[in-house]
Amino acid sequence: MAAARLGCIADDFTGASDLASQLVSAGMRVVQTIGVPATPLETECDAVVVSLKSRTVAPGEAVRHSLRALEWLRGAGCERFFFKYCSTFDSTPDGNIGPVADALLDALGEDFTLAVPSLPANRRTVYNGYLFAGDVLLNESGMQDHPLTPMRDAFLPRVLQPQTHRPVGLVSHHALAGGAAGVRRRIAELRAKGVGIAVCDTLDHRDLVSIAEGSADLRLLTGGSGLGLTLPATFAGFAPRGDAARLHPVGGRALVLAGSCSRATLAQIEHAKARIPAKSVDVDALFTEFDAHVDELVAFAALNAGEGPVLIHAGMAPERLRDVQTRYGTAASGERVERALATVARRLVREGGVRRVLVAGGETSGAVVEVLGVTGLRIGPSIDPGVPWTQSVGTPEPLALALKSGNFGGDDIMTRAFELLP
Ligand SMILES: Nc1ncnc2c1ncn2[C@@H]1O[C@H](COP(=O)(O)OP(=O)(O)OP(=O)(O)O)[C@@H](O)[C@H]1O
Ligand SMILES: O=C(O)[C@@H](O)C(=O)CO
Repeated sequence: MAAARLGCIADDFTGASDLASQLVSAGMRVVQTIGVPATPLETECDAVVVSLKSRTVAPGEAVRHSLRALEWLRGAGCERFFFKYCSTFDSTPDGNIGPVADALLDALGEDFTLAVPSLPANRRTVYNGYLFAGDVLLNESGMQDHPLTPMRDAFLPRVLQPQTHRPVGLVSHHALAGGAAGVRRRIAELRAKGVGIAVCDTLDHRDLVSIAEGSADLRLLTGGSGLGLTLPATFAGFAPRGDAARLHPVGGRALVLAGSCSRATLAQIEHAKARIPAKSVDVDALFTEFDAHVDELVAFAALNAGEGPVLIHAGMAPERLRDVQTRYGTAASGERVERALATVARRLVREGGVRRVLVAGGETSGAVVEVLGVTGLRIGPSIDPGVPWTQSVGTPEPLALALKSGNFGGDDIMTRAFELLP
């Protein structure tokens, strides 16, 4: 049986490949699994990222899946663990960040962890406990209108406290000014006061180095993918590998499925619509004649298939989205859109020669990879920070897949991504 050293549990699929991509950039060989594998780890690697779809399910279910993932990772020989959630701290007052962190700490017999959502490369930073996305506070960034986890408060200790039974504290930039030693001192202080989870300020990559070094004796860390760049160097004897991102080429037709309503994805849809064949999902039709509408989307993609990608998109601006959600319900409309996009993917891969797929949105990506029967992903080169090309494991033929977090990527990613493939 193969073994790994770092075991990661990600609460959505795009977040998992984001983290995997950062670990690969830091020279780790990484395997990403879809769900908790039924068999032991088969490939020799440095880190495993188990992708769950646990961000928006009921807290009890998220805890159950996360604990199963932990058990499997311990069986794979992992010594340290990382719980990956969104760099915009996507959660509700019930969870699932707090409940999962609590359960993992309990299962490991540990009493303290850090919450480090920051990802400076994508301008997610934390100052005095307040999370910024770009130049603005989280609650002014568009995330206040997120369809499933609207984020209306940027002060993370206050967001996290109702989700956990452990007292929440802060490792502020004052502690970080002292580098790794400052982080260690602050952790000792907070532990002595009975704090169980501390949110960390982070302004830049240097802070991520200090946090990783200063917390190297913690068995569990939690946060965004930023730490993925600095964690590997804290493993004794670790030597970065130059060939960590190598993939075999995959030929075939190209498809973009956009199920995210995030600002970056909406801008990317506009950019792509002007350049490639594109069709929007009609949510009303999904409630009146689901199968017929899916047939229509599949026929459009098949008819317009050529050298470049075809785009099928559901994402819409907040006012229109609110209207849809009022009429059909948030969960029901989200589920229908996910099912429609996943069915389009399955049919076009089976019948339409599609082999290269970019999916926008974490929940959407989860639905798509499940329906395609993907059991794992090999992580390849990065398209934009946090968005790697990957190659599927478990499908009848290998597929090139890019699972893009809603707010990641440049405006042109839906076309440029395919130019990067051999
Ligand atoms: N037009 C629409 N009407 C109703 N729901 C929609 C519509 N378009 C998208 N959705 C739903 O919104 C949700 C978007 O979540 P998803 O995780 O895919 O994107 P995201 O949150 O922007 O991405 P990430 O989690 O990577 O940040 C999905 O459940 C999707 O089905
Ligand atoms: O951390 C992020 O922003 C992403 O990896 C993500 O999880 C979005 O779903």
